[in-house]
Amino acid sequence: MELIRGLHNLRDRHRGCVATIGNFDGVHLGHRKVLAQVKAKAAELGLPSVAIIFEPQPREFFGGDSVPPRLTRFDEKVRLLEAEGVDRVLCLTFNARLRSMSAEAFIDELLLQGLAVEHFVVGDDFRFGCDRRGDFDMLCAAGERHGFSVEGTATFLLAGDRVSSTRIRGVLQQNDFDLAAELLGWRYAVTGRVMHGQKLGRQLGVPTANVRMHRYACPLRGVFAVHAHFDGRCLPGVCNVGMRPTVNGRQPVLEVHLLDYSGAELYGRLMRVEFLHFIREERAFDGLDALKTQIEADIEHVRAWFAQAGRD
Ligand SMILES: Cc1cc2nc3c(=O)[nH]c(=O)nc-3n(C[C@H](O)[C@H](O)[C@H](O)COP(=O)(O)O)c2cc1C
Ligand SMILES: Nc1ncnc2c1ncn2[C@@H]1O[C@H](COP(=O)(O)OP(=O)(O)OP(=O)(O)O)[C@@H](O)[C@H]1O
Repeated sequence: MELIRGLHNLRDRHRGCVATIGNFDGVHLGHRKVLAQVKAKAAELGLPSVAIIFEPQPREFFGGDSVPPRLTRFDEKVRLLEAEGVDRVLCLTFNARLRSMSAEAFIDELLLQGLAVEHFVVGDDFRFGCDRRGDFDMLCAAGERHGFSVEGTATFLLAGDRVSSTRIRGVLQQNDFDLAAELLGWRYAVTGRVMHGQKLGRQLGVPTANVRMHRYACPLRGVFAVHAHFDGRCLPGVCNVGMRPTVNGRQPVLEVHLLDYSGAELYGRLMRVEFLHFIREERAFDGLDALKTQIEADIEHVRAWFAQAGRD
């Protein structure tokens, strides 16, 4: 798979393809259906398949209170797109220039001059160009004029509703990790490097691995039973995602206490934390002793859960 960063990195050899466009956050089952449609047409025409994505995602660029948490960081998204067998990912930087590009320029610069698309697959609710003025009908009309075909995607439903990134964020916020895994096609996890924390964990008798999070990357808050993957191993653990109000934390932190781990130092390791079960909300405790008592109870709770779920 080839990753092309920005319109300016398109070359003549990139012209002629079957393409689709979207945020593709999570690369969920609905996205996979769309990608399968793209790949099928690409195979039929003997052309490469291209997924066009944005970084940051448009709502992240606009900012404000409504910025949704991410299901996948950029690198995870690209890895999942690659696993779906897409030949190329074109990542457009969503900035002031792209946001003010007219729908006509979007078609001309991106689809015609840049990619010379022969077939374009897109949801019929897709809007593009400045003030979202471009739509499916406009694409079809441009296709007729310039000789490319446009195909809508059939809405993919699961358990009665459309599969979407928004729905999956909601399902995760309700801590329904099994349904989220069904909709995503993979078990929701956060991956990051283990970094140095405040070193209070050891003082509490509960050492924790602090996993670096992308600033938009976690829709969850609270204490959970998790599987931690690192160095090819998978170990059960208890995880807290939150602000740590008891110790006046300033930004969200994800930290994992591995049950029964006495191995090597974890700093710098890449850790993938898979969420299995919600234990409780994070709370502000009246001092470290009360917090320590609660964390010990959480550990027992998680051990009991792993024992009954038969999952360790
Ligand atoms: C299982 C678990 C549950 C936790 N629950 C809370 C909580 O409810 N409230 C809170 O303020 N901090 C909570 N913490 C975070 C602790 O404050 C944190 O582990 C401690 O400050 C150590 O931080 P450090 O790793 O930066 O040294 C929890 C940590 C763990 C491992
Ligand atoms: N369930 C689905 N069935 C068919 N097409 C889908 C489905 N989900 C997304 N798509 C299509 O995949 C492309 C990329 O989708 P995008 O990531 O923008 O949407 P989404 O998952 O619905 O996200 P959001 O919840 O943020 O709207 C779009 O063309 C979109 O119409």
